Amino acid sequence: MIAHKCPHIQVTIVDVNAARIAAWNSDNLPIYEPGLEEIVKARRGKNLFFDTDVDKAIIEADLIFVSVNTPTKKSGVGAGYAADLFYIELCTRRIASVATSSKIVVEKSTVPCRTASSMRTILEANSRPGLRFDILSNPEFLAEGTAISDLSAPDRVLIGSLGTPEGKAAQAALVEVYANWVPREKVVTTGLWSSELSKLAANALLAQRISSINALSAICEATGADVDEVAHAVGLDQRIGSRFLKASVGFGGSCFQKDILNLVYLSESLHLPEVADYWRQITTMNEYQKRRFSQRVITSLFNTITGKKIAVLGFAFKKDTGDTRESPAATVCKHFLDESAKVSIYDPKVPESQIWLDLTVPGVQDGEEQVKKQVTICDSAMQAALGAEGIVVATEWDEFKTLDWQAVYESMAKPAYVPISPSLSLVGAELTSTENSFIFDGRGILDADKLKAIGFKVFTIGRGEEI
Ligand SMILES: NC(=O)c1ccc[n+]([C@@H]2O[C@H](COP(=O)([O-])OP(=O)(O)OC[C@H]3O[C@@H](n4cnc5c(N)ncnc54)[C@H](O)[C@@H]3O)[C@@H](O)[C@H]2O)c1
Ligand SMILES: O=c1ccn([C@@H]2O[C@H](COP(=O)(O)OP(=O)(O)O[C@H]3O[C@H](CO)[C@@H](O)[C@H](O)[C@H]3O)[C@@H](O)[C@H]2O)c(=O)[nH]1
Repeated sequence: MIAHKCPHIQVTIVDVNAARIAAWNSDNLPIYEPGLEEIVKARRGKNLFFDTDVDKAIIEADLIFVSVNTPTKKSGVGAGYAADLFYIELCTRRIASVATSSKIVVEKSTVPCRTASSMRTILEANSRPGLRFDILSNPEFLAEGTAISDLSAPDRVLIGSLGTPEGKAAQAALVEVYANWVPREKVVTTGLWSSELSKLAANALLAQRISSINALSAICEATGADVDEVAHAVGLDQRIGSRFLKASVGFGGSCFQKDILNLVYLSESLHLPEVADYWRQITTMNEYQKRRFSQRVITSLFNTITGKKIAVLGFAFKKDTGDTRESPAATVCKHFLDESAKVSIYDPKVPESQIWLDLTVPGVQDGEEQVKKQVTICDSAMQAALGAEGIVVATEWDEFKTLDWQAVYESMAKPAYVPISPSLSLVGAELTSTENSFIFDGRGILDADKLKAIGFKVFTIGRGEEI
């Protein structure tokens, strides 16, 4: 976006992953994001460059955005919760050892509160004498799928700095960059620690809304209320607002879970166990929602899905992205595989190789073979649905709304079931069989009445109708 909006600024993106840089320099960009390709193609080779020469880029830059990954730690102190700052530290040490002139170093990655302080210590202790490093915190608030519009017209840009004259001067320099396209009143300046914490806070509050509406969706299903009606009614209160209240099969994405767990760890480190428990509950509810949804599919299909074919529409964690990190679709597929179902998967943007990666455990050969026996990856929703007994909508891709559902219905299996109740004595009982194709709408995007008119049995997340 800087390259797009500021032709006078040269932007060089460097990464240690050579394959990714090669992809950025090719016709097949490594990520799908609406509107991104046009911008990259327009600026590449002019004021936008992709390179693996990290040192050269450090030496030449006046301002460096550190935007590396900060995943949840897998081992050691804080494993499962704390952010792994290994890549941040590696980058910072590289800047310190290579830089030959003073720099503004901008923390763009999402990091725990006070990370800037560690970065400053590393830079000051390891760099050439006489160089200055001013650290700024400039968290990123874009959401995937809408990244270009979020970056073009952000709700706000947040820039934190130390309160020293040098810190303020560095902050002003970055404000100038954003001022090329963002109205000044939307560029918010704060202290460093407030800026770092605001990023974790924003994600925790957003995810909290989803877990809240998902908790309500369970009550709706049990009572006959409709979660969309509830969300609409409460969202009209301006203090609550209508956005981010869409009940779903659970939230996914690389950020929410990681950043909430990071906040939980921070709270625990600060000896605030009640605060930690409060935030942890958001992810607990999210796990519950995914499990609850899968369980609903199983109970509706007469308590067993062994050997049954289930079509899963959508594998990305949300529409308009090919990203599958923490995708609820993947979790739900794994639940079905554990129950020995056959699963056919279709997603318009997720590469087939990524789906295999997400469903198999690296190094477990038997597991991989078993998954390949149970899973088919399809080129269309229609193909996935062929012969399936149930369809699960796991991602809210627009194309699912306009499928030819009549044709889908006709292509599905309709085995005659005899519902079995454990308490029912079968001797002499009058047995009724049903012939059904099921749809489980985990995103609440389909017109349930139309589908029912075709003949489907429909379950929509957060709607308490019997199916
Ligand atoms: N993805 C998002 O939508 C989003 C939004 C807001 C904030 N963030 C934050 O931005 C950060 C990056 O997220 P991401 O999704 O882009 O992660 P990512 O894993 O997709 O990309 C990080 C890149 O950094 C590279 N890298 C790692 N160490 C390096 C080093 N020492 N030198 C050069 N390159 C190095 C990796 O090779 C990788 O390509 C995280 O802190 C994340 O929380 C992400
Ligand atoms: O009402 C809603 C809104 C979202 N979701 C789900 O929540 C997840 C996250 O969606 P979203 O927040 O739109 O995408 P992300 O790319 O994960 O963006 C979040 O995480 C980024 C990384 O930190 C932040 O920059 C963004 O501000 C923040 O929205 C997805 O699975 C969505 O399907 C719902 O279930 N219901």
